[in-house]
Amino acid sequence: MIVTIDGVAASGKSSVSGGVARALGVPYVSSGLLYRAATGLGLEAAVDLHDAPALLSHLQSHPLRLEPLAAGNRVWQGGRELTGELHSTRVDRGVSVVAALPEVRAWVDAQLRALPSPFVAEGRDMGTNVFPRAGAKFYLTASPHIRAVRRAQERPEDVPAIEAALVRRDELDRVQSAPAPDAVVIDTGPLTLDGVIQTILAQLPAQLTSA
Ligand SMILES: Nc1ncnc2c1ncn2[C@@H]1O[C@H](COP(=O)(O)OP(=O)(O)O)[C@@H](O)[C@H]1O
Ligand SMILES: Nc1ccn([C@@H]2O[C@H](COP(=O)(O)OP(=O)(O)O)[C@@H](O)[C@H]2O)c(=O)n1
Repeated sequence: MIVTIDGVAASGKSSVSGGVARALGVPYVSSGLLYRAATGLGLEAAVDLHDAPALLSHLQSHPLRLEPLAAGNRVWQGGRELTGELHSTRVDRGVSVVAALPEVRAWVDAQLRALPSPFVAEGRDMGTNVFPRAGAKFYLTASPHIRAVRRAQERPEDVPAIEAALVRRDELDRVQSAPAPDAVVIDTGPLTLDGVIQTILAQLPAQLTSA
């Protein structure tokens, strides 16, 4: 059983996926964390983030491992945990360039498809490209301002700067961010985090919640 939760930046995907996954007793899988880890490694090694062959060769010689826990995803490069450094403004700025490289997308997709189900998968193209046959699909939205106010609790910049960066990243991510035609779209703006989680749980087919 796979449930996909896609959506724009800071729409609530990780927090909601964690809540839904915990309620179902399964892990959730953060695809964005793999794109962030690829970006973090590239920045650390001073690889040109537009240079797909150089980045891919660096990723192949420094393999990453995603640990998809319900309590929060972690990512490792060998015995070194990278998770804590990846939700920075620096990685936010570079990640959409890396995510636009078809070679990197194929590298991420292969890792995700190799994970044992059941799980909740969150990102941009989980319901369209990576798991088109998922048992249930959701797509989260909220206005840029609401998302910026939420993200301001997690970044040092002020709300207008965060909002501008989110709008820019939405635009750079637009190609891979179209909702699946069969996804339920949820505007999380007027809802609490728990409200979004309950809305999703209420719409899951019975065979998924009892699986
Ligand atoms: N419905 C909601 N109401 C209020 N705050 C929320 C809601 N959903 C998420 N948040 C908060 O917004 C921030 C961004 O959520 P996050 O799950 O990281 O989004 P994403 O994974 O889409 O980037 C977090 O601080 C989270 O706690
Ligand atoms: N399935 C996915 C997930 C993330 N991404 C890329 O990875 C970046 C970081 O994703 P994320 O989900 O960690 O970011 P937030 O939405 O949490 O800010 C996005 O801005 C996209 O560029 C993607 O292209 N496809």
